Amino acid sequence: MESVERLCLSQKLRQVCLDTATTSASASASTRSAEGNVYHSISPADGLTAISENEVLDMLSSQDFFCTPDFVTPTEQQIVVDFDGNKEKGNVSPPKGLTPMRSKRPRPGWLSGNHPHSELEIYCSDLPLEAHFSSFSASKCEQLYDDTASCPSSTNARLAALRRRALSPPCIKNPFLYNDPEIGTSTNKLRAKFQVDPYRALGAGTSCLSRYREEFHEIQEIGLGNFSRVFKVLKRIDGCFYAIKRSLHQLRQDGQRRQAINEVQALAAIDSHENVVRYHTAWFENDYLYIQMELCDNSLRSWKAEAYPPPEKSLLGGMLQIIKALAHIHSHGLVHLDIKPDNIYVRKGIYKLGDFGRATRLDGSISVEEGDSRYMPLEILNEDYSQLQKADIFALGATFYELARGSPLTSSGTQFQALRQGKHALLPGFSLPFQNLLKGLMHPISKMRPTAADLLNHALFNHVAGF
Ligand SMILES: Nc1ncnc2c1ncn2[C@@H]1O[C@H](COP(=O)(O)OP(=O)(O)OP(=O)(O)O)[C@@H](O)[C@H]1O
Repeated sequence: MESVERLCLSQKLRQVCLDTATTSASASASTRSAEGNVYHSISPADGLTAISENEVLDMLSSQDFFCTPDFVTPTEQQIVVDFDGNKEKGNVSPPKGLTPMRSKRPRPGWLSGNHPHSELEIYCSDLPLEAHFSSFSASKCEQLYDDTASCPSSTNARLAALRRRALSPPCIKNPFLYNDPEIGTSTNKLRAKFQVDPYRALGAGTSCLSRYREEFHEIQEIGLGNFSRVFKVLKRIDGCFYAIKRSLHQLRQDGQRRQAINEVQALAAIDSHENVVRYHTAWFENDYLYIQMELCDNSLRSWKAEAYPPPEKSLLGGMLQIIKALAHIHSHGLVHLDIKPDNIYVRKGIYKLGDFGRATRLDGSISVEEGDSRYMPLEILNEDYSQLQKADIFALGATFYELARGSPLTSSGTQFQALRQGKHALLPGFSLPFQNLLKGLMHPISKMRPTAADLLNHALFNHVAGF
């Protein structure tokens, strides 16, 4: 009888994955015994009736269809087969001779093709469900579900991950977006893969345990920092691209989590601004922090490599936009403390300040974590935090000095010291007023540096586009 149940479950699975409405399987009812074990009753009398798509979705969402913790490794789990069609058999001892339900860990080599693996074991492998059917190759599955990094190691979590992989909803095309052919292509491709009405599937209530997988389709990794990976994703329900920043490591300790959500809290605290990367939402999942943000094209780090020397006017235009961002966040009583080319992004020609991981409050009520030392003024390195907003101004000057110079700043040595003593090498091809502006931004005495609000009225910016 065990093979009968295996066959039934297998058929249900085929129906979902391959969307074949004609094949069918008998429905199983499950009951829970006093000891907490789950028994499945199969009634041959149910016959091979077709299961509707909604039923299948419900079934896939239910604990009973997949391997639940108590279904996987029960101490004395038995299958109860009810030939009478009764569904209340939970307290009945299993008939003698029936094999206990096995733990559904895959055996070594079970997917080798030569191995006659059982259908039940299919559900509990580390691979997506589709991998087990001939119409889906392993590489196709990898394309669909390539987030193995977040796949947890414990059995229960692996099973949860398996369940969520089974029903990632499709992406809805946003009809309000007229001119982004890439979005159109992505949503159409996904729709073809799922072969179901995307609106219906979205509304099916999948109970997926991965919010990331349920709400987003991952396109590609677009950035790697010291603490995070950043992915370009397509949000399934609105059909728009976003950037999702995921912590590099699992954050299991309170302190780690507190530090990680610093960025989220800072971004959420400031009103949206054209020159600040827009924050949408954040959540923890499997101990990783996910932050959904506006997707930008690239950072100034890559821009610098592409075109040297940049025209002074472009640098001034970019600087002005970041000054506007700084004036905005400083007016909210926040400081960024990690301004550098890597953290200035460009989207459709608009410069945006991002990575608020080290943001803190101007009043010093939140502890200070210094940013990249190459862009930090001496007073911060000496732990004098009395003029934090001027640290941002120094970092702004150092960032644009580096961009104008075309070579990376160092974190020690004579050049590092000279810059903090106000001794700047000349920048060939750049006007004296521009070079003096940079010198003023990097003045060794913090009080002598202008504020962001002062800079907005600087004469050099009068002729910059967008001022
Ligand atoms: N919203 C975005 N749009 C496009 N690319 C982004 C976005 N956010 C981050 N990136 C890319 O991902 C990279 C890493 O992101 P980020 O600097 O925020 O990570 P981090 O781990 O906090 O970095 P750091 O090492 O500077 O602390 C960035 O340099 C940038 O190239």
